Amino acid sequence: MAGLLTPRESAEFIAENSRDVSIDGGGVRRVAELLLAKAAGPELRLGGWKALHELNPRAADEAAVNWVFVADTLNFSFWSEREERKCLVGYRGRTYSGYWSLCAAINRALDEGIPITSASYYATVSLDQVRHILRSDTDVPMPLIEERHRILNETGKVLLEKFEGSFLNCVRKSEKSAQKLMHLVVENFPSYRDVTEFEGKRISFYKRAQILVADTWSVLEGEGDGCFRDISSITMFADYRLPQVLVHLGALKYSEELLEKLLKGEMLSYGSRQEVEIRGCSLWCVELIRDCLLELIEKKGEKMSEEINSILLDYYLWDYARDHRDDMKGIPFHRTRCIYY
Ligand SMILES: Nc1nc2c(c(CN[C@H]3C=C[C@H](O)[C@@H]3O)cn2[C@@H]2O[C@H](COP(=O)(O)O)[C@@H](O)[C@H]2O)c(=O)[nH]1
Repeated sequence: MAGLLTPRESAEFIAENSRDVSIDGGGVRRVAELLLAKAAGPELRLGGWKALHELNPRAADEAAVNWVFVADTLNFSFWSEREERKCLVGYRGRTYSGYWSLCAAINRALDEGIPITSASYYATVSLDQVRHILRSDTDVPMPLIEERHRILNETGKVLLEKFEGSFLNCVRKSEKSAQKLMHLVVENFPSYRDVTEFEGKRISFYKRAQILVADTWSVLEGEGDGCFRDISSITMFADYRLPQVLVHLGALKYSEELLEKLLKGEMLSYGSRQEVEIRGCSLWCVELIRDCLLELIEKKGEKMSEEINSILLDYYLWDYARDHRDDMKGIPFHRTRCIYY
């Protein structure tokens, strides 16, 4: 698209022109130091995607790739109006919320013999069937069920028409380029077009397209079709959890006015100035943390078994946010209801 900045270019431009969100250099360094202590551990490694998350596929086959595709096609907007009333899904003895409630619902459907990861099924699945598949154990349904139904039909039809019904064919068309795969996804699947404007420029975050590439790399264990030579060009994924954890860790700061607004639970619309500043500064903040961490590793002379990139930092920080929910109670996440993150 003419004049469209890449996510990384967008983030740098936003950070340079942001009014209500700023990056704290000292906080960036402190987070890099926190991550340095983990650099050699299991969390900051590609294998963590399977080892740390029981709902993710164990396999690295075509079915697993198609599982990732349907999960990331629906990977958006799980936050509930009130923390104590939210969608929950029980699966194999455990109860899941947020993003994990989606994964649990997908696996529950597969166990029930519903082929939810097959394009030939979800291209024509009905709204009632989607309501059943994504049903909550509480009286609070998963948000945006109608949009999820529409997106499943739209995405399934495109996958059947252009990629013989399997996302692995789309991956193979990328010829092991993460950037090419990301662009194939946003060109062919409209619900992934996470683009907007800021200060007169056309900017992109491509949050779900980037996490789809990352999760494809992870499920294929960075091998074979998933051995992307430019995987480190993928940035963090601008969702609503990473900003919250970056503020909690002191790497990101909100203006008094914005903080007050978020504490009141006011919604920010998709593409509004403050929402774009939160997403863009978060993305740029993780890029700076990565640069600082790589410098610290260099200084320490530590040999890394695999390259640390923004994907692994993002996964770590997202898991950290999950594990420190209570510590982060005082820090609001921003409330935008949309299909992009
Ligand atoms: N930045 C970033 N955002 C991520 C993810 C994930 C899960 N992905 C990987 C992580 C572990 C698995 O291995 C998955 O591969 C979900 N989200 C976003 O968070 C929000 C849901 O949050 P909560 O309401 O708390 O469940 C929603 O916008 C969702 O889109 C990630 O990793 N990074």
